[in-house]
Amino acid sequence: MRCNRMEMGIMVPVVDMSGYASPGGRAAIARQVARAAQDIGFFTITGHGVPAALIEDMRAVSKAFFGLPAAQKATAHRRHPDHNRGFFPYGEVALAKSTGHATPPDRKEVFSMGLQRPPEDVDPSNPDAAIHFAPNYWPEGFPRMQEVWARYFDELLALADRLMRVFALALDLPEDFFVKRIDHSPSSLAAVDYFETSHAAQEQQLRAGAHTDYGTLTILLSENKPGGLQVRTRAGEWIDVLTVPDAFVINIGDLMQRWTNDKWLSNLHRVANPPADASGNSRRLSIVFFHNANFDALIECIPSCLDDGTAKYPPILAGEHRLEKFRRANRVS
Ligand SMILES: O=C(O)CCC(=O)C(=O)O
Ligand SMILES: [Fe+2]
Repeated sequence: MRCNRMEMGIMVPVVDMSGYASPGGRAAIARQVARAAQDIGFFTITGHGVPAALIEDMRAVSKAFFGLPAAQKATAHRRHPDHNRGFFPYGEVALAKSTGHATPPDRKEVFSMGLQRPPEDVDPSNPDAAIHFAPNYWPEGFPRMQEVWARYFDELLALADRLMRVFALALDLPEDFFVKRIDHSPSSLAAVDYFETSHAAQEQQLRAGAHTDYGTLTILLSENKPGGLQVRTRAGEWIDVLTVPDAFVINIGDLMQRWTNDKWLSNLHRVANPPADASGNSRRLSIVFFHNANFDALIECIPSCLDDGTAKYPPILAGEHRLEKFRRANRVS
């Protein structure tokens, strides 16, 4: 594992997953992940098995989407305020609101998708389930997007399953501990366009306000551009997180922090504004897979994490946590 301080920021620990197929390889990966999850809640993975050509296709088609005329993007606008689906134009997301901080909107546009159809063991007439498994919305006249996104979604869901097995090992649990808690999860995939703008940022306005992610883990594919990802250290300092081409940045989400009674860190992070002199070189595309637990999974302290016998959080349903956070951050104002 490497952890280098570099001029522009830090490399969070880099974990090579290429040994995943063997039990010994998984155990070695788990040891590195356990340390990173406790220290900073972020790490980078290489050797993850997602084909480079698919990553390239995903970047290209997502970039092309954001380049479509506004009226065409609007054909995919979400049709219900609780749906984490479709196009969110500038003005409709302020991630800091999910933590209770009222800020102006994030300086970005977002497109989001979820599972193509509800999982087989979920009754779609159950309203608690239906809200998490709404149909996807796609832009008119741009059919290629759906095909590439569906392939990428499937690959990333499979990668998240592998990571959740590693997480179980890292917590000294049976390797399949999380399997029945994530087998019909409302995970989602988003592309984020941090566009360039001549409008000055308002007070407390960032590309993405400080927040934690709501689910189990997040798999980020991004690029090093001025105005990038920053994470807050345990000492309270904001540091730039650099990405490695074709590697993913993984961060721990709220559910893992609750499951582990704060042993693992769902860390605050944000996306900074680019400096004015970076104009022309600061447009940044992020592709973010938000993995979640089953909407009806009860998240309560894992017994092995109950060090002094006290659980710091009351049990919570994963779906309720997701919906509450989503409603706060994505209110149309
Ligand atoms: O774009 C990034 O680097 C991070 C985005 C993020 O944290 C989020 O959308 O939750
Ligand atoms: Fe995030």
